Amino acid sequence: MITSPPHSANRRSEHPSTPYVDLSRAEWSALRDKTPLPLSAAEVEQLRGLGDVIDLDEVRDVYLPLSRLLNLYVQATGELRGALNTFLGEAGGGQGEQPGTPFVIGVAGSVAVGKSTVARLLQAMLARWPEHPRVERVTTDGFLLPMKELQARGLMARKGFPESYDRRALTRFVADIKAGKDEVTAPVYSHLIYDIVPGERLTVRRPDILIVEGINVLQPALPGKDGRTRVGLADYFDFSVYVDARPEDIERWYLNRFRKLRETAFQNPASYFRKYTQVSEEEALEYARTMWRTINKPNLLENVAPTRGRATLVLRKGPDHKVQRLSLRKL
Ligand SMILES: Nc1ncnc2c1ncn2[C@@H]1O[C@H](COP(=O)(O)OP(=O)(O)O)[C@@H](O)[C@H]1O
Ligand SMILES: CC(C)(COP(=O)(O)O)[C@@H](O)C(=O)NCCC(=O)O
Repeated sequence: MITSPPHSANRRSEHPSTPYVDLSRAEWSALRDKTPLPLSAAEVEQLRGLGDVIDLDEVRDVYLPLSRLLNLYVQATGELRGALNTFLGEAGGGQGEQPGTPFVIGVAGSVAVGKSTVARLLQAMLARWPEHPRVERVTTDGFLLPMKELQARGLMARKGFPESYDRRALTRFVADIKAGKDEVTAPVYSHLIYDIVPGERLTVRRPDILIVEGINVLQPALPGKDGRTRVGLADYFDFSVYVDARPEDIERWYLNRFRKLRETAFQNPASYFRKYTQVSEEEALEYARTMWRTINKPNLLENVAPTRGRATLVLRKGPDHKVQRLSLRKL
């Protein structure tokens, strides 16, 4: 966990030994009163329509102030861009005015910690701000190696580990977005077939904000074959969020999600996991437990959790998914 001084549960602490400002939920949620764009009843209804199980107090207390914080960062980046253009103009180097590039937000954390839910909510809430109505979201699973390739490399039990992705293509994707390209495409992963969808691409067309969500987004690049250090995708982030919780809680959420999927999406005859609808719930859950203990938990401990200290903001959830503490990078 991010180091915090003792007895700081209800008091904002700016401890010199950590680069974070630590805030309790109560301190953070008080900021919602200073948010100039409160949620109307109709918008609350619309957010409910996202199909997430999220508690609406959580939306108001945690995600509304967070959307304001991000709105401030986006605006400040625009001001910095203006200063940079003045500088480049004065330098007279022929570079001319640099048009804006999308503001890129990374959302990291374990499998089943709630990244997609956070990212979907942020997408909907950030789009309400007049300064940045076009918000798009991509997940890094599109950059997993196709199943055939994972099988050939003996990586089927390492899905989600850094070596199971085409990290170069992923980094190139984010680099192209930050280069300001008009159109950038990404492959698409399907949880239904448990594989990359052949021939399908997702297109991103210069949104105001792009949210990039995935377990490994804060990981430094793997060294190349020549052993040299490379640029990683997080080098292109303007802001990043790490969603944190106790592994025991995440395991429970993972199993609950598996149980729900078994009753819904797995029933589809095309589902890779259909076989788990044909056995008893206990047998199916035993399989999910094995997946957690042998793949997702080791990946969390070895590769995901160590990247927490790279995030701009850490959201620490309690056993009920509610955010209990927040740590925000000092500037
Ligand atoms: N704020 C929340 N409140 C209640 N349940 C949640 C919340 N966030 C996520 N969940 C549930 O936890 C599980 C994992 O969340 P999900 O967003 O799918 O995780 P991830 O994208 O990190 O794998 C899902 O079953 C989801 O419905
Ligand atoms: C697809 C994932 C690797 C996560 O992808 P992400 O979008 O975070 O890059 C993960 O959800 C997954 O399927 N893991 C394999 C083990 C399992 O099925 O739980």
